[in-house]
Amino acid sequence: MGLLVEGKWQDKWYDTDSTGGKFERQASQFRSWVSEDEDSEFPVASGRYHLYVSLACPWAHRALIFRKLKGLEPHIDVSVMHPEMLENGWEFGDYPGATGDKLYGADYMRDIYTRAKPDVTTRVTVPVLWDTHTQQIVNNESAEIIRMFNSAFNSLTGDKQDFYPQALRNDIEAVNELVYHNINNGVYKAGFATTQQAYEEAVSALFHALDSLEVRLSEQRYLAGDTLTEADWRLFTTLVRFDAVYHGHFKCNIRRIADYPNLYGYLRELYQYPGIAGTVNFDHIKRHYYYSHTMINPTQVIPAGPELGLDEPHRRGA
Ligand SMILES: N[C@@H](CCC(=O)N[C@@H](CS)C(=O)NCC(=O)O)C(=O)O
Repeated sequence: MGLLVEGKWQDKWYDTDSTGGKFERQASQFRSWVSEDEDSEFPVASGRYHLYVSLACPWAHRALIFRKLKGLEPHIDVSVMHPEMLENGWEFGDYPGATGDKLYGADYMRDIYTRAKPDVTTRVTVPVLWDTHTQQIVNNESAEIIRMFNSAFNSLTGDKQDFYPQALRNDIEAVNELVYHNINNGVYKAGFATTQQAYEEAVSALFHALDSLEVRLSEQRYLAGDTLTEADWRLFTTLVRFDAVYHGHFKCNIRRIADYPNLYGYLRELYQYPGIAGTVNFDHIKRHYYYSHTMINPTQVIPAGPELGLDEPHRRGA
């Protein structure tokens, strides 16, 4: 794993020395928007935009879920990384479920970033929403890509489902804040911490947040009430990975999701939502985490379990 500095690749792990052992995520830097305005830089069009993802990555998974839910599959094609991410960062390559770079046949994801901006300084992350016309990165921030998918292409797809409805926006933003800092990014803060104290702070905030959501989901069906929203899909991609990788590999092991009756039923309901199970690939998930983070798992041995039971009845209707 590394980063691009003025367009040159440097194989460096996250620097936690300067932050007391804490993992600090950097902000994504490509933040443009696809728009219904025909004169805009990135106007809505079928076949023009391309999504680069890893099936292992919870942030990319959000984008894949919204592409599925919003009927965007015929309009936005996808290239899927090889799950192993080592000294060259994200790579394309032969692996079941990976596709190679469908647009340019590149070897590495960093080649896509430098194609857009030859002297770019950035971490090379997925997801990336790419514009094939201008050969630019439209956006590499999943929180924004899913908002775009939620509404910007509605005229093309005719799909009016809204996972970010006006009336619930304040509630959604509030729960997103809690979930992002303590859970989505919280598992990374625990897993990538390089001091005992940084780890303990992260793991305690994580389970505090999970405990509070367990209570909330005993009173209401979804995070923002009885309507399924983006807040639920943002939590889902972390929950579905939790018992398989975060519990063991990232040492988030105070409890499993399977130990929380409401969170576990909720996870099963979302997993069983039409089209969603097909976006979940546990082989890529386990292989990516256990094989790529050699400072955490130097043997690169991938565990066999756990058995998850995500197809069991969820009974959330009751
Ligand atoms: N804020 C970004 C984060 C994306 C992200 O960190 N993706 C990970 C994969 S799970 C990645 O590509 N990491 C490579 C790196 O940091 O060098 C988003 O939500 O889109």
